[in-house]
Amino acid sequence: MPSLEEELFPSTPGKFKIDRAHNMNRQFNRCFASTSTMFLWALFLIALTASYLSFQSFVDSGSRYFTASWGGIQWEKQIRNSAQIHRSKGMSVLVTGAAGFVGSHVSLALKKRGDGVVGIDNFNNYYDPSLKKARKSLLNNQGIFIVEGDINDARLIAKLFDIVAFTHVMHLAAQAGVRYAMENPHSYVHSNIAGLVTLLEACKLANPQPSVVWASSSSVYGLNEKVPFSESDRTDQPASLYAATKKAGEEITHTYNHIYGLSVTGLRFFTVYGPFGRPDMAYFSFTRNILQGKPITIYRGKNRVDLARDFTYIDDIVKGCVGSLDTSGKSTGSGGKKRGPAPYRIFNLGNTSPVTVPTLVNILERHLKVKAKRNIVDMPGNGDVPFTHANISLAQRELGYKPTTDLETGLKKFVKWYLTYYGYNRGKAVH
Ligand SMILES: O=C(O)[C@H]1O[C@H](OP(=O)(O)OP(=O)(O)OC[C@H]2O[C@@H](n3ccc(=O)[nH]c3=O)[C@H](O)[C@@H]2O)[C@H](O)[C@@H](O)[C@H]1O
Repeated sequence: MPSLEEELFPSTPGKFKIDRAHNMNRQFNRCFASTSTMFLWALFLIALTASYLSFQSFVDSGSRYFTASWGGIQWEKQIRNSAQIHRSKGMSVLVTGAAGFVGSHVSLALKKRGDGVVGIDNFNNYYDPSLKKARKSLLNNQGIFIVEGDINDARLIAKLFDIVAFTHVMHLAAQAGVRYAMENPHSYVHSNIAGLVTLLEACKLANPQPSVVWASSSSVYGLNEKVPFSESDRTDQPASLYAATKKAGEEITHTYNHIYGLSVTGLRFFTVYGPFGRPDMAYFSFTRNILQGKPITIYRGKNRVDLARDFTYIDDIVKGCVGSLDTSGKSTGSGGKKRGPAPYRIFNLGNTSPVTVPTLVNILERHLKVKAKRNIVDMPGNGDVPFTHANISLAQRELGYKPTTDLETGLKKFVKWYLTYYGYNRGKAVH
């Protein structure tokens, strides 16, 4: 006589189905032949129902977790609190990339003066996410809530605009890095183009429409040789996919300004550096390697000419961002319809005094009190440009932008932060 298990789970596939009617009949006669068998059957059915119910609740909680990691009354309350304005004529700003380098600094500056700030960040692992989490804690301590989500999530962005009538969007979420674009080109399209369009679609439909200030890049000047770089110079010769996506962003935002009346300000940042900076950037990775006694690779341009950058300190960039928000002017559209012309602006935010990469290393050596092991190589064809140099007269005139921190002073502050953050001051480095 076959066991119960054998009857329920026949070893030959298909057999169970074919013999079903016959088996059921046999089972019925056999199983209900005695009360003890009936009792066993009842027990078995109760156990089966109980395990089915608990499995269902497991599946339910799982799907809630995977399909909606945002939402709920408490979540909405945190967003409303974070967006509260605490000064007269203040603004409520949605900051994308709020756990990023520039995003975290700008968020803190806005909150400090009484503006409402809600952040959004996808906490991706392009670089150490623990640094992003540390920035998030800093912001949380100041009452800024960061939504964990992607700007490509149209439902999420629409929901945020449902909850808060943002007056401004400070769009800083992006796939950054010039050379990484050769390794992972699609991440640039995903964040800098698709993500930008998703965000602009939400802005266009919002009522009232917010004013948008966003991060373009000095890299859009590409192979431009006219110095210093002015906003009116040509930007149609990008040297990297990163630059091309930022240039595309300038064109895309222009169409949203033109068709839907969105107020748009694009900021061309020039190699921003400072505390809580990006570990993928040269000044940061050089510092790490110098302290660990590892060699650093310094690229050199054509004819042995040193590469140079208009390195710009984070506090100066923050002033430029806040100045842009303050002067942005209103969007004119509503419900996706343009009601009149709106401002469309582009500004360079640089330092106006380029410094060569070997000089940057000299300054780091001095502040770190450690000699670098320099490995000088010819610049590979990886998207780099030989130099950058900003003409900032437009930003000076329109935003009151005036950088005040030179590279020497800025790197001193960076090194101080770095040694503290990574535990060198406690005699124990943590990375
Ligand atoms: O203003 C911008 O639009 C961009 O600025 C920044 O790009 P870059 O100016 O290229 O900064 P960064 O990588 O720090 O390299 C600095 C210098 O060190 C040289 N460099 C770099 C690495 C290395 O190993 N060796 C080296 O010599 C390198 O050749 C270069 O000359 C942002 O990363 C970018 O996201 C974007 O915002």
